[in-house]
Amino acid sequence: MSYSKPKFKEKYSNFINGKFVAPIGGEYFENTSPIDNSLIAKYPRSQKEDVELAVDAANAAKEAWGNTSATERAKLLNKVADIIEANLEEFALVETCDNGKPIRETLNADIPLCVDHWRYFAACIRAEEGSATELDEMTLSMNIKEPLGVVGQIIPWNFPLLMLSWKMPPALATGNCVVLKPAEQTPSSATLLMEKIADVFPPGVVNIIHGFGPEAGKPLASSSKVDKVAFTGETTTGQLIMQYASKNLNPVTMELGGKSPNIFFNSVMDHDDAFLDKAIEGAVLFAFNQGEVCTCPSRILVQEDIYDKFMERVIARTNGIIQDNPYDINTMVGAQASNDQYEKIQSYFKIGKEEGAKVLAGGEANKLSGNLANGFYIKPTLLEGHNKMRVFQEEIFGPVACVTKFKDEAEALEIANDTLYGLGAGVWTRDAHQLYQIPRAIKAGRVWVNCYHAYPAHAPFGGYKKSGFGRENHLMMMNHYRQTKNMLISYDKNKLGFF
Ligand SMILES: NC(=O)c1ccc[n+]([C@@H]2O[C@H](COP(=O)([O-])OP(=O)(O)OC[C@H]3O[C@@H](n4cnc5c(N)ncnc54)[C@H](O)[C@@H]3O)[C@@H](O)[C@H]2O)c1
Ligand SMILES: CC1=C(/C=C/C(C)=C/C=C/C(C)=C\C=O)C(C)(C)CCC1
Repeated sequence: MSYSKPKFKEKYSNFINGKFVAPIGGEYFENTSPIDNSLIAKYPRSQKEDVELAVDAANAAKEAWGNTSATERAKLLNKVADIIEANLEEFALVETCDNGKPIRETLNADIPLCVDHWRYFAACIRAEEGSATELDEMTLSMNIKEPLGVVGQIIPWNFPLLMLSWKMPPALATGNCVVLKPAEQTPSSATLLMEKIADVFPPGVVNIIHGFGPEAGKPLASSSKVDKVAFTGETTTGQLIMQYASKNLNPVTMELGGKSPNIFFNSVMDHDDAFLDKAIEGAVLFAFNQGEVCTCPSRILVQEDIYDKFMERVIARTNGIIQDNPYDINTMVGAQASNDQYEKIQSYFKIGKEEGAKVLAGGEANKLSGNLANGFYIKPTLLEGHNKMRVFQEEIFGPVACVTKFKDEAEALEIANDTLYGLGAGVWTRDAHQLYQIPRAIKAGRVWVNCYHAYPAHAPFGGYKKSGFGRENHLMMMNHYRQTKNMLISYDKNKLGFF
């Protein structure tokens, strides 16, 4: 079964104060589909004054929204979930067109996960309880969680609607108003969502500003009328955003890059069974979503005594991955999100070869036929080498895994932790000791054990080291969007203090 490119209008607007608003300067940029490099539509090239309009609208709405009941907020979040679910195929097609990832993934992972995140935070906010302590028989200390006010959110292009759905629901559930800037490469699904939910929230509660990082993202992160900045993207951009936000002493959360190790101990090959098949699938997950995943298992570490046999199967499986038209339901790997990515990945092939890395699979662009010849396809690639090489250390953000051997647990850990990043990691073993001790010793915010690439809403996700700080998902992240008011109440008619 195959789908085709969805229909778009010629141009779109920002969403500010409950309305679609043209950019004040009247400038637009052209957004193209990486599947065939065809034009999708024009989107606002917003500037500081557009951002200010959105931030002012959010400020005007924050008092009333912050005072709505948890029940009311939950009802509206659930309504958004219902709307996305009812239009799942349309959202999936738009996401595939904009990002280049296969429809198989957007239909089965991206969009269903979005629905679940909106529902999860609708439920969390109703299940919330505060705390009160009797400090002595006449004094009560009461902790009340209050919203921060207006939150600026800046997201990347690799999971456009899912990143929005990771960020917006907890901010809204906790009573904040939001101004969100999608990535300029993938503005379409956020716009479609605003079209579908335009009347759901009171005006000003949800605002979307399109445009480029330095022109629209910087004024948002720098605004003195914003109370918090939440960012997902590259580590170097995160460093800039922190500088902007620090001028206002604004809190930030940072979800940044990664170079995640995926470690295979020799016991995975003890039996030729379903578990071994699962481990092989776990090793080739580097290729899916075109490797444009922050947690992409981009370093494969294999114990030396199983290396040859294990890699023989991994290479065969990698060469069997179907890369074709992303609108075709059988396609497993689609197009890279942009020409910039396409070129960056190929430059790393050159770097890897110069460093002496051996190409075990792929290692080049994939020239597809017809319209797809204009798109940005890279063959799933395995590079063999050692952990000091740049291809092992730098985030390539493509369907590329760098493979190396280790002798024992100590060496596996040394290689795994020899990275600036600490976002994700995978550990594959049948050994009961290793499956606890190794993940405990890995310096990363999420370690998958005998699985990979699972993102349940109720498990906290985030980075160690240069992969960022703060967490996404899980009810604990609601605290990133609120502050604690302590009320210290004396019931004593005579005494001034309680000490
Ligand atoms: N840790 C996570 O949860 C997570 C999730 C997804 C992606 N990522 C990371 O995101 C990166 C890929 O995304 P990307 O290329 O879109 O990242 P990016 O940093 O280039 O852009 C992300 C967003 O920041 C904006 N931006 C760029 N420069 C800016 C500036 N000076 N001021 C304000 N905003 C600015 C962009 O317009 C975009 O909206 C990878 O490094 C990946 O690992 C991390
Ligand atoms: C990449 C594969 C899948 C999906 C992975 C997902 C949904 C990753 C999400 C990552 C996020 C939100 C953050 C970092 O970028 C499956 C599970 C659909 C299939 C295998 C490959």
